[in-house]
Formats: sequence, structure tokens, C-alpha cells
Amino acid sequence: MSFVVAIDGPAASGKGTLARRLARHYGFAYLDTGSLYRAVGQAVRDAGSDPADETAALAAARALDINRINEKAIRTREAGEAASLVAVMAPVRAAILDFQRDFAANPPGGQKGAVLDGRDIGTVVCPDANVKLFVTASPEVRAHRRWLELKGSGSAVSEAQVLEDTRERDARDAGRAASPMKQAADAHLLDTTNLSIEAAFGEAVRIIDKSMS
Ligand SMILES: Nc1ncnc2c1ncn2[C@@H]1O[C@H](COP(=O)(O)OP(=O)(O)O)[C@@H](O)[C@H]1O
Ligand SMILES: Nc1ccn([C@@H]2O[C@H](COP(=O)(O)OP(=O)(O)O)[C@@H](O)[C@H]2O)c(=O)n1
Repeated sequence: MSFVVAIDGPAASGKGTLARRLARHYGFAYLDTGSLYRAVGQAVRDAGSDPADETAALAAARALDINRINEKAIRTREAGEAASLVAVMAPVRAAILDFQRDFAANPPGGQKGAVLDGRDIGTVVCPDANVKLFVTASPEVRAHRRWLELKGSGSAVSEAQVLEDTRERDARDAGRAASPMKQAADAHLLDTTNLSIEAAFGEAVRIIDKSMS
């Protein structure tokens, strides 16, 4: 049986950074489920369609090839926005659900566990995960982190605009009917507002080690 760590939380809270480190530490496979929604949203944009067009979004979700995701293209502000638009559509979510569950149950490379991060991992994708973490931080701190990242990749977007985008995306993710972003009842809350990456990692390891013993 695969040991599954589910990590959810709002935009730029540090989920991916933490998930990647945990996967390395425990020798587990890692799946960034947000990259799937970003890739679908970006594919719709690339096709010249509107990410709010369900027919186009579903076609992109069905055609998604995870081995052909352009990592750079899906990290833009626009791809994040498109991701959250396609993510409200239940058929789009359904089209990529089995892939995520299969990854958790049968991690590639025969690894003994998997770390998945997203919005609905602990609630919908892997409700029986061995450990669930809900990672958060204040909107201002998250927006600052994301702004630094976007600036580093050459974007001229202002910090105020990133804060506005972040708030809007969080509201859409938490308010949608299909698999809304929500802390699972049995998830541990990890607020990284005042935690370094190292400190957040240490806290997560403490929680996971406890559940392994
Ligand atoms: N605890 C932390 N303190 C400071 N910066 C952090 C922390 N965790 C993550 N970051 C930085 O914040 C940005 C967003 O983190 P990321 O892991 O991509 O978030 P998410 O996956 O939740 O969107 C990255 O640039 C990352 O290096
Ligand atoms: N499990 C998931 C993961 C992402 N998403 C959607 O995909 C968008 C992008 O996810 P992400 O994890 O890459 O976003 P960031 O936290 O990196 O900004 C989110 O805003 C959600 O709308 C989702 O609905 N469910």
C-alpha cells in the first residue's frame, strides 16, 4: 500500500516547495496537480479559445499529456488565471481525477509513497490519505512570494496586481461547487506566514513521522 501525503491550500502558500522537499526526504513520488489544471488552461489559450468555454476546456483536459507539459509556459499569471477558470468545471475535474488517484495508489518508479499537492487532494482525490496538510499564509505574504517569483522570471506585473489576482483566484477556488478548496476535517493546518521554508519542512516532517510510527 502506498503511503499518501495530501497537501492542499491557497495560491503561493508554499505547497509545492514543501511537497517537493518531502517527496525527496521520504523517497516518494511527487505530483503537482495544479500543473494539470494550468496545462489545460494554457492549452485552451494556445488554441485561441476562451478558458471559460467548457467544450474547449474539456477537449483540452481529455487531450492532456502530462509528459508534454511546458513547465515555463504554465507558470505565467495568465496560465494561473486560466487554470482556475477551467477548474470550476466538474467534467474537466472528472477527466483528470483517475490519473491523480492512480498516481497516488501506484507511484511511478515503484516508490513506496506519493505526495500530491493541490486544492482538493485531502477532500476528494485522496480522502483516505495517510497524512493531510493544509498549508496557508496571509494573502499579503503569499502575493509577495508569488510576485518575487514572477519578477524573477521577467514579468513586470506589480505586487498590488498579484495580490488582487491571488484574492480573486482564492475566492473562485473556495467558492466553486465542484471540489472547492477546503481544509479537510482531519488535515493539519500549517500556517507559513512566519515560517521559513526550512521551518515549514521541519514541522511537516514531525507530523508525518508521527503518523508513520
Ligand atoms: N515558508 C516560506 N517562506 C518564504 N518563501 C516561501 C516559503 N514557502 C515557499 N516560498 C516561496 O514562495 C513561492 C511560492 O511557493 P510554492 O511552493 O510555489 O507555492 P504553491 O505551490 O502553494 O503555489 C516560491 O517562490 C517559494 O520559493
Ligand atoms: N487539485 C487542484 C489543483 C489546482 N487547482 C486549480 O488550479 C489552479 C492553479 O493551481 P496551482 O496549485 O498551480 O496554483 P498556485 O498555488 O501555484 O498558484 C488553482 O487556482 C485552482 O483553480 C484545482 O482546482 N485543484
